[in-house]
Amino acid sequence: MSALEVENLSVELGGRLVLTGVNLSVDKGELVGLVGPNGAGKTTLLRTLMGLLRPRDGRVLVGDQPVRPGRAELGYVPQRHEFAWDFPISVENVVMTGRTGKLGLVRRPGVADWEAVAEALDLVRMTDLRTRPVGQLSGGQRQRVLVARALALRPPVLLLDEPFTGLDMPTQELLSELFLSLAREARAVLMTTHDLPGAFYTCDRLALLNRRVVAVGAPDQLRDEQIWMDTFGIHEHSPLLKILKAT
Ligand SMILES: Nc1ncnc2c1ncn2[C@@H]1O[C@H](COP(=O)(O)OP(=O)(O)OP(=O)(O)O)[C@@H](O)[C@H]1O
Repeated sequence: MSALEVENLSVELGGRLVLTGVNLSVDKGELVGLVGPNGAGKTTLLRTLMGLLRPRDGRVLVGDQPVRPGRAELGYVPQRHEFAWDFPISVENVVMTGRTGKLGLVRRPGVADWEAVAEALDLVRMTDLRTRPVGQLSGGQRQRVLVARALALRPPVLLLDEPFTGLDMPTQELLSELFLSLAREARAVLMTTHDLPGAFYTCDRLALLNRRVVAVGAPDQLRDEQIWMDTFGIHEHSPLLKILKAT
């Protein structure tokens, strides 16, 4: 049994079929990269996995159970621009919403909650900035807050939407090493990214999406240039193909 199982999923948005017949599984222990051109349906897939969108057909199983919105087993890191950064709230209180919000409880956080928040902040190296209002953070620091928020409930499945966009190299490295080590601690991690060389280098498997799953496999099994040319609409002399070959 996979930690996350997507079966024959189709999703319609605004009367258009955005995803069709998507099958994908992510096992405990692996980091899977979801790649594809703009508009391929990557974010739509993650939002459907979270139970935020209702599929037209097919189903999503998390640990053998159908997905429901707000399931504690799923940690979600949305794209940075989707979060209301102007809200006057500190770093540690945003991370705490990853616990209290998910549990749907109106209650004062307890010792175990603060311990989990401290652990999550430590994992993303944000302990020193824990009392800082989130509106005062840089893009890379904001990204780390969103990751910590998703980790606060220690979910077995982690979904990440373009976590590397706009990050400098050290922050990218910090996060990609963190995602890999979280996967190795028996979590299932699915991450969308436009950093194809990075995905080739870091991910255990890649799923190439373009409304449907075009190809899926270990990076070494996806060296067929034609797949990339067809899916991204690039030509045979594209620098991207050279980079992928060299990775
Ligand atoms: N609310 C919506 N109503 C109608 N169509 C939508 C809606 N949201 C997204 N779409 C369409 O669904 C398709 C998939 O969008 P999605 O954001 O999932 O793609 P993506 O692969 O994440 O793209 P990108 O790499 O640009 O972030 C696009 O054609 C988009 O225009």
